[in-house]
Amino acid sequence: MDMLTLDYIKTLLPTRPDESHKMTFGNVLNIAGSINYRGAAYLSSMAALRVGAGYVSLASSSCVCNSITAQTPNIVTIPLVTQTALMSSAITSTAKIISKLDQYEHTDPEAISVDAVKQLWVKLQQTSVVSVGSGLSLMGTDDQPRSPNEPQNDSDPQVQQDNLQLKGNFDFFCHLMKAIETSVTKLILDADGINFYAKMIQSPNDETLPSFKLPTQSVLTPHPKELSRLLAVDVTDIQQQREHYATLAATKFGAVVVLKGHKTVITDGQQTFINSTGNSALAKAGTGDVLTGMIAGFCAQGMAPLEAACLSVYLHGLAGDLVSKQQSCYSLLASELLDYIPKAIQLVLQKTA
Ligand SMILES: NC(=O)C1=CN([C@@H]2O[C@H](COP(=O)(O)OP(=O)(O)OC[C@H]3O[C@@H](n4cnc5c(N)ncnc54)[C@H](O)[C@@H]3O)[C@@H](O)[C@H]2O)[C@@H](O)CC1
Ligand SMILES: Nc1ncnc2c1ncn2[C@@H]1O[C@H](COP(=O)(O)OP(=O)(O)O)[C@@H](O)[C@H]1O
Repeated sequence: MDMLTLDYIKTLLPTRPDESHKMTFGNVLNIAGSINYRGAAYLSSMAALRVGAGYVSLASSSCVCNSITAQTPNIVTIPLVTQTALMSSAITSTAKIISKLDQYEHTDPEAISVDAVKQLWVKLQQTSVVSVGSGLSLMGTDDQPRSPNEPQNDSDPQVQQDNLQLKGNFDFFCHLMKAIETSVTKLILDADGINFYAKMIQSPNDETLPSFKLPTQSVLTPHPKELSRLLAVDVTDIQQQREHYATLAATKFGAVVVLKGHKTVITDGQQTFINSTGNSALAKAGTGDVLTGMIAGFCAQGMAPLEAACLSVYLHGLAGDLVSKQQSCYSLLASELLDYIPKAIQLVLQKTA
């Protein structure tokens, strides 16, 4: 186990040759966001650009893409066909309306259609790095209010698995992951992408859950609760033995695991690093989406997943430390963290000189 040091981080920053163009610095395809989580799509895409990726495309529903384009001209968007759009083009009679509404009764009207995978097919062949999951709604979590009579057995990880309901973009995600399995080498899987993977791993005999393999160079970015789902281990146990469980997961899933939180653990199962930057300012909604985008952005610049994850986690924490120095650890917004990434990079570069 090694603490991440500035000296080591200095050696990781990718070089920027003068003889270059945008594609020299990589191409990220970010599949993120949904009707309630448009911000996650913005934060993850912008973070990939902020760490130096040359080209970032966001693939999401039209409502998400339109919101992002209204906020920034920097992200190329790929609006994906939704179930609602397909429904309206398919409906020609009242009888059809009733049968279609019945079919889609339990789905999110803005959910992306499985047909969208065809839209992405060529792009998947051309892209070196794909990030999936930030704000992409696939599951209902187990945090629904319960009646006072219901047993409060949160400590049983099996119950946590059972309470995760598939919803929203689940069908699209399953087809997407099958396509990614055959065409993508570097994948960063976040948020509900991890929750779905956990459900798949924990229910190997469930035929309603299509299975997929992670690409050879994958990064999983769980927070402790997501790791507790992946391993079916209580979240308290995870927090007591963070390195142990992160390493176990990395070995079991053949991926780099970034176990987020105070002193984030980064491991590929053989080498393990502990982060030395960051503070409670980062405990704010959306900062994890920023981290996912950073890892994707560095992977796109040719970095190996373990090094890209170490560099991203360190700089993300350093950006949080710079914010804290300037405005205390109370007020950070995830969107402001994006503006501190350049300052964190500059600090590392200055130390190099
Ligand atoms: N502006 C936006 O659009 C944002 C979108 N986000 C997206 O929203 C989706 C769901 O995020 P949520 O924040 O609802 O769900 P989370 O999975 O982050 O949190 C669900 C529950 O997990 C537990 N948990 C979370 N972090 C933990 C930790 N470090 N230790 C122990 N338990 C922990 C808590 O009980 C929490 O209520 C994700 O796809 C995410 O990417 C969020 O990142 C917030 C901002
Ligand atoms: N107290 C803390 N100290 C250091 N880093 C923290 C702290 N709290 C949260 N973080 C960092 O902030 C990010 C939060 O990510 P996550 O839990 O996925 O939130 P969200 O889903 O809202 O983006 C992670 O990178 C985590 O390591």
